[in-house]
Amino acid sequence: MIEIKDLTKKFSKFTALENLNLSFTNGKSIALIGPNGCGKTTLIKCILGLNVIETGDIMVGGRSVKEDFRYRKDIGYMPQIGRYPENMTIEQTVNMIRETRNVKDADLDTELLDAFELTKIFGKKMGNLSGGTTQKVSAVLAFMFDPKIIILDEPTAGLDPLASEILKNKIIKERNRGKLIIITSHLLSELDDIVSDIVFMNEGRVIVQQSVEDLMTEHKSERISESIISILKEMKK
Ligand SMILES: Nc1ncnc2c1ncn2[C@@H]1O[C@H](COP(=O)(O)OP(=O)(O)OP(=O)(O)O)[C@@H](O)[C@H]1O
Repeated sequence: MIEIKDLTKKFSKFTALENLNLSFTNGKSIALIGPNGCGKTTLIKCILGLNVIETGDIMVGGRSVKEDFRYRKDIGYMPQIGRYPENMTIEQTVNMIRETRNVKDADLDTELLDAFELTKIFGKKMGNLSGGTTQKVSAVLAFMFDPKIIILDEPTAGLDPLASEILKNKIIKERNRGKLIIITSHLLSELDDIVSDIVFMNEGRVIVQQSVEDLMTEHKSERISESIISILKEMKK
């Protein structure tokens, strides 16, 4: 579970996040959505401890992220753009990350590694991979340690339709196993099947936090995208 309490994040004088209060529970998959620059990645980085928090707090599993960095082992993170050592092969990269954790082979989740058939191209260097293949490696690493929380920043952006489907099915499966999944995406049509709740942000503030069910009922729509368009129209009035 993640609780965000009165979180404000400034970069010099610019306020990127303003007084955010949010609560994410296990077994949910949350879509973080909103226009470019509204603060989605900034919020994710605060949760991951990659941004320093000066005002407010974030509790992960009841512990403040400011106090104890060990909570990070409970989080799998797939960045928007993964950066890896260019001269290392896929195999060396996967093994290197494996060795940073003391996890038995039997406890590793290699389902995506197999589904993406990455072992067939294990010898390719990271620097020579296509954008989509690099995304696949990032997805494998995010799920590999069977973390309780999985954060995916624009996960399907560079993936082909088959790979997107594989990843979406994996997200649904892990959510059904009780994990907390947080996804940012601009591809709203992709979220319908996988998301249980949405958080809609604008200019560093939360405009809506709602279950998809309530969102649909309130806006008399059948798709997340239609509801978001209604919200945007209401905001302009
Ligand atoms: N390290 C930083 N220093 C200064 N400003 C920053 C920094 N990181 C983010 N910002 C600013 O904070 C705002 C929010 O950025 P953020 O990357 O969180 O947006 P986003 O919602 O993820 O956007 P996108 O949809 O384009 O990925 C932007 O105006 C951005 O320029």
